[in-house]
Amino acid sequence: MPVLDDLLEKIDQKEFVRLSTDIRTAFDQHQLWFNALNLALITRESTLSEEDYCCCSHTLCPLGQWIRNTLDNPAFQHPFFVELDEKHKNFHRIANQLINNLNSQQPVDINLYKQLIQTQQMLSAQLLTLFEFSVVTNSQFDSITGLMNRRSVNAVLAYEKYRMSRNKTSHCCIALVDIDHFKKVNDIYGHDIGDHALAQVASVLHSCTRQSDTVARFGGEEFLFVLPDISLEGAIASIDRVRRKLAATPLELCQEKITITASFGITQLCNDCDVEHSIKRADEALYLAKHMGRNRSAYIDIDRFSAADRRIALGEINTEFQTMLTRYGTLVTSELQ
Ligand SMILES: Nc1nc2c(ncn2[C@@H]2O[C@H](COP(=O)(O)OP(=O)(O)OP(=O)(O)O)[C@@H](O)[C@H]2O)c(=O)[nH]1
Repeated sequence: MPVLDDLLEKIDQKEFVRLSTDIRTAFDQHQLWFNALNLALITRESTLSEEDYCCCSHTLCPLGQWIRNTLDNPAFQHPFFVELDEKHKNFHRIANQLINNLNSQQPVDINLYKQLIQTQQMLSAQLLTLFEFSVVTNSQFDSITGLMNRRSVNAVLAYEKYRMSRNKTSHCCIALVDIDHFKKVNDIYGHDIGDHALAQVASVLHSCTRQSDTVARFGGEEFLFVLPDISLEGAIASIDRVRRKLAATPLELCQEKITITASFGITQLCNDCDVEHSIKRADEALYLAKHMGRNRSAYIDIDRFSAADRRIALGEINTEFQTMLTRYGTLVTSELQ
């Protein structure tokens, strides 16, 4: 859907969450009006009820109202919706001419009727495209934070892994993020406010990303950064900037300003292990960051392991990775505050 892809770039993904339900409801009512009109034209009797007459113009029809409300939102001032608005106006203009003919006992103008059917078909096709787009979009993004969800970020990771396998010089780092003591936020303010906090944290994390980076909601209070074409050193510096920014940005919850921090585990994606193992390594690094006091980043540099231990770190040998990390403490350096 290339027409709509540029729409997605401009619009906050959360805007799409409501869209699919709204389109359905508005279009159902428009469709009922179209059916009633067809029946009246076929039977040559004005079977239109008073309720039907509530839909008899662009401004009264719920679909017209929905299109105008959508266009009022600056985010949706896009040629796609302007075109939809024009089509819908045209539909009701033609429909009203046919009703006038019917009411004045004139024969149905077949050409006009064909135009009505065509306009209705074009409207349906355009709305179906929008509906599909919004359903697909909703399934790719998390409704609380507006960030990509786990399924979508898995696709990003698979793509990065594929890119690395095609071009041995390209690389990619990942960072797993877990909010510190988030249970307390829920306990103090309740789950709904906890959701607001998640959304605000997500917004801070998102504001720190480069265009080529991705940050996704990975689980409950966990997020995942995917940082293509950056060295591990670069990723450590970049993620530590994110950590500092979050700690320095007070969030507004219930008219109170609170500070939320997070811990970060960083590692590389690598060609000789699958994505799952890299995530596991990021999780181990995150565990270290938590263990060392939270609000810090830790990393595991896979390139610094010996060949034998690299096989353990890559998950090829089922040995307790944590034990090995303790042994190799110097290879797993934590960035202190
Ligand atoms: N409001 C809200 N809370 C969530 C959501 N998903 C997970 N949580 C909460 O996140 C909290 C995670 O708590 P814990 O795993 O104990 O960790 P923590 O309190 O963050 O402590 P540390 O991670 O050890 O620093 C739990 O209270 C979950 O209920 C969500 O979608 N919304």
